[in-house]
Amino acid sequence: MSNTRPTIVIKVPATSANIGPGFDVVGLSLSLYLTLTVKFGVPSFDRFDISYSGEGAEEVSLDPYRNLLTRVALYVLRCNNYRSFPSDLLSIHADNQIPFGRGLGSSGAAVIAGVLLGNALGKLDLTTERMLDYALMIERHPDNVTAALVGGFIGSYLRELDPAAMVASQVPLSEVLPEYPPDAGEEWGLSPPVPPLGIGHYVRFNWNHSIKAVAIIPRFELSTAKAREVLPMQYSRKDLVFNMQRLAVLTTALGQSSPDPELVYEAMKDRVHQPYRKTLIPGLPAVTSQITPKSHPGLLGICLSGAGPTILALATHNFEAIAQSAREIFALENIEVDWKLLEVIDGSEVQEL
Ligand SMILES: Nc1ncnc2c1ncn2[C@@H]1O[C@H](COP(=O)(O)OP(=O)(O)OP(=O)(O)O)[C@@H](O)[C@H]1O
Ligand SMILES: N[C@@H](CCO)C(=O)O
Repeated sequence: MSNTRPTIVIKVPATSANIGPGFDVVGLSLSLYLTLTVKFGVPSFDRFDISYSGEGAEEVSLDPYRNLLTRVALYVLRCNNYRSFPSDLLSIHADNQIPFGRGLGSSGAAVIAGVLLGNALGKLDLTTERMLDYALMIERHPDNVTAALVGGFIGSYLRELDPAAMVASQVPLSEVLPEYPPDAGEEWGLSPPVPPLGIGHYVRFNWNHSIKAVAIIPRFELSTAKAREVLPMQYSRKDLVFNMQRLAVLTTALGQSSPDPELVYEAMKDRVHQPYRKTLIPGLPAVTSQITPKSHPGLLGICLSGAGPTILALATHNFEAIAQSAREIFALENIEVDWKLLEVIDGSEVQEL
């Protein structure tokens, strides 16, 4: 009989953040997955293998000290008194359906997969809340990571921390996730900053499962960092009230038994991020204003997914016609798109085989 640990499978969904007015606040988990298969063997000091299939397989680093997934897992392990990865770790295979840099939460999924991996490798038994603290030390807005971890239609906020905890939660990312291990024979430097307790808090809203998500995915990447750089530091009271009014309505409207297209369409409008991001996503204003419940019965609302460039249309039917019209509008800007019909699904799963 072998003493090898059982294989672990970690499955984390894609997410769409903001849903119009809920910038950095709301997220939806969607039926595309990042799946890790983690195998163990006889302990050795050789490096374990990392392999990828699917989205991003050609561009991602397979060095455990550069790859986002394994750097996050190592951060969690090091905060919990492990020096490095366990010596019986043989291989990690990542099969990824979530396109990079398109507004479907690829980095949030990678961060959550890394936290779940660190938790499993170290047999740490972290609670969901504590895992969220670790994720929020890395991805510092809660919308994608919370929805990816717990699943569904989620609203979240970051607690106001006391001054000491605030300092700990704001250390530069390079200190949380250093890229290189120390040279052979040297000790690791300072211990990594352990997350303060209870950074993120969330609630799950009702979701009417007759509503599906049409993701219209332009064939170009836009990094979240770049899409955040174009946002202003300050907003007018008028624009904030515009968004808060809509968000308050939207969080209930999408859970009603017969969602009202007129109500939802208006409630998915935004003045905090989309107007500024249109410079990076030609076609965005035309898609969100020309595809309406009147022109496309079945449509409820339409917005930018996360930081873009993907467009998220929520609808109960007529999915293909909605996607086709968006494709034609983007074609006028010489942008090609793919589209997928997605469901709102449960959060992350960890299984031992
Ligand atoms: N499975 C993964 N493994 C390793 N690195 C990943 C993985 N998924 C994403 N990344 C890293 O995250 C980057 C994309 O992150 P970014 O925040 O810019 O976009 P996004 O998360 O796809 O979009 P959004 O946050 O708007 O939903 C990739 O270029 C890659 O460096
Ligand atoms: N709320 C974030 C989501 C992207 O990760 C943004 O719009 O920048």
